[in-house]
Amino acid sequence: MSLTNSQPKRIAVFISGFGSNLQALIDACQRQAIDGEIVLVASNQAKAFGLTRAAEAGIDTAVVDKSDYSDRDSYDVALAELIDDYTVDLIVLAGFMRILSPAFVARFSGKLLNIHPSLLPNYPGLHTHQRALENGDNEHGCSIHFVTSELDGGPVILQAKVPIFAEDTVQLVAQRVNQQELAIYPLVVKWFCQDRLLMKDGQVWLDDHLLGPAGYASDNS
Ligand SMILES: Nc1nc2c(c(=O)[nH]1)N[C@@H](CN(C=O)c1ccc(C(=O)N[C@@H](CCC(=O)O)C(=O)O)cc1)CN2
Ligand SMILES: NCC(=O)N[C@@H]1O[C@H](COP(=O)([O-])[O-])[C@@H](O)[C@H]1O
Repeated sequence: MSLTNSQPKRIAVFISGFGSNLQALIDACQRQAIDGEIVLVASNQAKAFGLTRAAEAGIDTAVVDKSDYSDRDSYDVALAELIDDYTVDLIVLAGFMRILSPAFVARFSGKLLNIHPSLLPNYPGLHTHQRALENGDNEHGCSIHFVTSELDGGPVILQAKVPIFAEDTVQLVAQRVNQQELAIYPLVVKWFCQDRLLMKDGQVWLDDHLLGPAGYASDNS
């Protein structure tokens, strides 16, 4: 049911693993906190537990296995055709561990979101918690951004901060960050489904507010 007089936004979620962020989005849609419907969950990993979460929620799933494609571009063409089949309004990357080609990003520009486990622009790429610990950082967090061809370089929408304590391990930091991820991703997806969120000329607008480089920073430390 739509909370507005418009049709709910049709959302595709790309995953590669456990799917805790996916589950938070499924739950938010089911309690109608988001005016959207997850119509497809796609993964590059057949064993991703997130696929089980989607199936249990009655959501269509698909596995796009890189071994079936000769290169990144042909893989992404298959991904795009899948998206087109579902007439998707928003693509949410939630632990999706593949770099998307410039052609794919251009085709879906402005309706591609990603959550990254660091306070961008710090630590783009992989192993962010380990890098923050090794650098002796006393704060860390997660960032939600529009996806561009620059890996984890897209304009930031919202960040959440967490403290790092002296005896922290990677696992403890990952858990602390993940708690914040599960809190903020549904909020950003809700904003998008309300047509309040826009990427224009590489900048992010929320309603008529131009967000700064760190997005709409929220201090959750
Ligand atoms: N064009 C873009 N693609 C993706 C972005 C992006 O900002 N622009 N964000 C990533 C998500 N991500 C971190 O948040 C990320 C995912 C994957 C990798 C990576 O190095 N992947 C390797 C394979 C790694 C593996 O299989 O374990 C690869 O694709 O060659 C880095 C960062 C999603 N895509
Ligand atoms: N570079 C992308 C990346 O590392 N994303 C991270 O993968 C995890 C997925 O967890 P989930 O499968 O439980 O949602 C999340 O912590 C997300 O920030």
